[in-house]
Amino acid sequence: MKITKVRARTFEWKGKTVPPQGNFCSNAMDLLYSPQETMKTFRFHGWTVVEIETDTGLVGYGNVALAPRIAKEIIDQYLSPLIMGQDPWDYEYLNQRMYRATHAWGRKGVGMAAISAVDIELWDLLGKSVDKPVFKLLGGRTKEKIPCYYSKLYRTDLNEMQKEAETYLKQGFKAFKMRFGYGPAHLQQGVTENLKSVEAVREVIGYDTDLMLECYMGWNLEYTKRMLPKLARFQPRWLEEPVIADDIDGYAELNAMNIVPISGGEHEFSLYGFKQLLDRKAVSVVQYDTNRVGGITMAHKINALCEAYSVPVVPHAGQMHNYHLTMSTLASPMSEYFPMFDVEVGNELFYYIFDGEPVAEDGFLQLRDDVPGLGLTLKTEYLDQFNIVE
Ligand SMILES: O=C(O)C(=O)C[C@@H](O)CO
Ligand SMILES: [Mg+2]
Repeated sequence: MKITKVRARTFEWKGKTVPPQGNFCSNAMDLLYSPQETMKTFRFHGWTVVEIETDTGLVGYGNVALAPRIAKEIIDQYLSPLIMGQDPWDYEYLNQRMYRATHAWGRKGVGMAAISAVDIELWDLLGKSVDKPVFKLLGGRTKEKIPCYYSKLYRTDLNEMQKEAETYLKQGFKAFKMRFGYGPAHLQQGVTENLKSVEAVREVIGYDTDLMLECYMGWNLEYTKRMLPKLARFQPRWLEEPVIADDIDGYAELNAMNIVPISGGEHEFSLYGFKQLLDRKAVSVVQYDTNRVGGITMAHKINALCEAYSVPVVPHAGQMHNYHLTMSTLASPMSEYFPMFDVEVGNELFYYIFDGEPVAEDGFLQLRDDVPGLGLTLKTEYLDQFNIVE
C-alpha cells in the first residue's frame, strides 16, 4: 500500500452557537489583568480533518483540533511531502520521520498536533486494510464495554447545574466532571463560590458516584494549596490541571500533598514529556489526547509507560482516536465523554463533523468488532454550516 494523496481541510463552524453562561470555566487567562478577554480564548470552533488516499483505493480520516488552520499549513507544507509515496504500515518510521524533521520547531504544541492528525489517519487506513477495528491492532478488547464519565457541568447557575447533573444521573452515568468558575482573582468570595458549586453537584449525585473537578489551568500553586484541604470532604476522584502545564514542579508539589489526586497531561505533547510527569510523580492520572501527543503510535507507547508506573490513563476528550486506545489497554479504566449539545465551547463539534462516534448508554460506550479502522465517516448533514478551508 502506498500513499498517493494527502488532503487537509479545516472545518470552521459558522452555525448557531450557545454563548457560555455565568463564570463558565476557569482558565489560564484568568490570572491576567484583563479578565474580559478570558472567555474569548476559550473556544474551539474549528477542526482540521486529514484524508489520505492510497493506491489500494482506501481512504482514512485523521483530525486535529488545536490551532486548526496552522495545523493544516504544517500538514500541507511539511508533513505531506514526508509521507507521500510511503507505506502506511511503516507507521513507526513515518512518525519518527515527521517528529524528527520538524523537531526544531514542532515537538510540542501545534506541530505535534499536526503530526498526530496524520498518524491517526494512518492507523485508520491500517485497520481498513485488514478489515479490523484499530483497537484490535493495539492489543484488542480488554473491556466488555468502556465506562465513561459525563463531562460538562460548566459553572453556571447552581440550580441549572443541579438539573443538568440530575438529568444525566438518570441516564445512568456513574461519574461526572464539573468545572470551577472562580480562581485567585475572585478572592475569598470565589473560594466560597467554588465550594458551593461542588456541594451543589454532590447534593444531587451523592457519594456513590465519582466526581472530578476541572480547573483548566485557571488556578495557581498558592490558591490550589489553600483549596485542596477544603475540597477533600467532597471526595473528588481528581483535581484536574490546577496550574499551567509547564509548571511540573507545581503539579509535583500538589500531588505530594496527597489530599486530592492531581490529574494532568491534556496539554503535554510527547513521550518524553509524560516520562517527566511520571518520574516527578506530578500526576496521579494521565490525560493525554491522542490528537496532540503524536497520534496512536505515540499514545500506545504512553499507555505502556503509564502501565509500568501504575498510573491510570483517562484520555482527554473521548472521541474515537482515544476510545480505541482505552479499549485496548488495562492502563486505562475509563473514558471522558462529551455529550452532543448545541455548539458551545466546541467540544461537541466532533459530532457535527463525523458520523460513527459511539453514544453512551447507561454510562458505558461500546466499540464494534465489525467496523474496520476508527469507524468514522464524514457527516454530510451539517456541511453547509461550516466554512471549509481547502
Ligand atoms: O474535557 C476537558 O478535560 C477539558 O479540559 C476540555 C475543556 O473544554 C475544558 O472544559
Ligand atoms: Mg481538562
